[in-house]
Amino acid sequence: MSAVDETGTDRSRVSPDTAAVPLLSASGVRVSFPGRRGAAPARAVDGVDLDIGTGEIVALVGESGCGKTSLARALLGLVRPEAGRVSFGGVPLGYDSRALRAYRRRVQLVLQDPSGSLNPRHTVYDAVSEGLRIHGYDGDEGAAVAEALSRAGLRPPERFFLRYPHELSGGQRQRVVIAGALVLRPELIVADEPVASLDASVRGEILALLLRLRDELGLSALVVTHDLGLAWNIADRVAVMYLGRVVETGTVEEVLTRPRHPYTQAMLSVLPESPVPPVVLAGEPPDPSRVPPGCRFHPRCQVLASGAADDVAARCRTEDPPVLAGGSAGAVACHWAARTGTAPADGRGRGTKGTKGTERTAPADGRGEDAESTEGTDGRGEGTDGGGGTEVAAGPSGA
Ligand SMILES: Nc1ncnc2c1ncn2[C@@H]1O[C@H](COP(=O)(O)OP(=O)(O)OP(=O)(O)O)[C@@H](O)[C@H]1O
Repeated sequence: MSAVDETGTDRSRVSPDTAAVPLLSASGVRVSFPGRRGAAPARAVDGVDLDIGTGEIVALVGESGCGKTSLARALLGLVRPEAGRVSFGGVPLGYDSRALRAYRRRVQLVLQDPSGSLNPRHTVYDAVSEGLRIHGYDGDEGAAVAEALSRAGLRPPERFFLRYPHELSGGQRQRVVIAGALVLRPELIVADEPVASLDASVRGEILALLLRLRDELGLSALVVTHDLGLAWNIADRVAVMYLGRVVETGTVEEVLTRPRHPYTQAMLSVLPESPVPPVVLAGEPPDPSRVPPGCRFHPRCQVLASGAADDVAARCRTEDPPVLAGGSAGAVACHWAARTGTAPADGRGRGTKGTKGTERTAPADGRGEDAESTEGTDGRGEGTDGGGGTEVAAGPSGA
């Protein structure tokens, strides 16, 4: 049997993943959109393997248009991949309405804009209980709503039941959205730019909340973001996407302090505290309806342009690097980086990150998670979380 899969990739060259069965797994996933006016289809997701383990937080990063949202939608079962498959707990997703309904209890989406995702005419109780009603929950609805609000740091929860979105702060609205996802007791959440619309002072608190939910509930998360600072602060593992593919993956420390792919290096070089000069990528912005042959990054690759990759240049121009395995092992889809095997010794590292997980250091404004949640709309300090203590460090982008 041929080892070349439907993406044209020689799978025999992909290192096997020996880890336990991941909670959520994409394998060879492809999603494309019809081209406009006779143009070639846009290959938004062009053969991606990605695993998320139980209790693991994976950040999917990359510039706008690289396919993050399309991949997330495929993982959520909102779009059926045209090739490859998505599995949950080792079982491939079913796409009939009953199977999808059951799946959506277990995997919940948290959208980025709490103002946009909350109906201004619905109370907090309505917003959080909606999922229970959709799924025909037959338990104690009020108790479930109260528990979800409490878990999301809005305490005492009953004080929030009859409030409307406009009566809440931005951070409290985001907590209501998170409570709406938690109420169905999912095993995994997909958070699309979860703090992008929030003030810097509130961002750390929401990130700390997500970390605490992981620690307390064993909740897994895929965080979709173009913000490397967010990835740094929240994720265990990072997958960097470029033009429909994951081009580098590994632990946060590996990828953000010792980036191996020239694209990751370029992204990190433009952060304010980068120790290396910013890399301005040449060439056209990537177009998923015109994926270059060979390595899809090669027309813009600063390493190839510099001559430093001359010995592999022919392969860069003609040979598509293998699809990276979705598991936890660090990997890079780059002929030059795979050959050198290590990060370049030119000071591109970002410095040391410090301790991971719940021991991350305080946010830049010195406030813990409790600070924002005490911000009641009437100054009485409703919503005191009381469960804080998980703090978040300023990351590579100063998040
Ligand atoms: N419904 C659609 N119809 C046609 N093309 C689409 C559609 N949705 C996405 N695309 C294209 O697919 C590619 C990937 O888009 P996607 O939204 O997945 O990227 P992204 O990395 O999430 O970007 P952003 O951060 O801006 O949301 C883009 O070129 C986009 O124009």
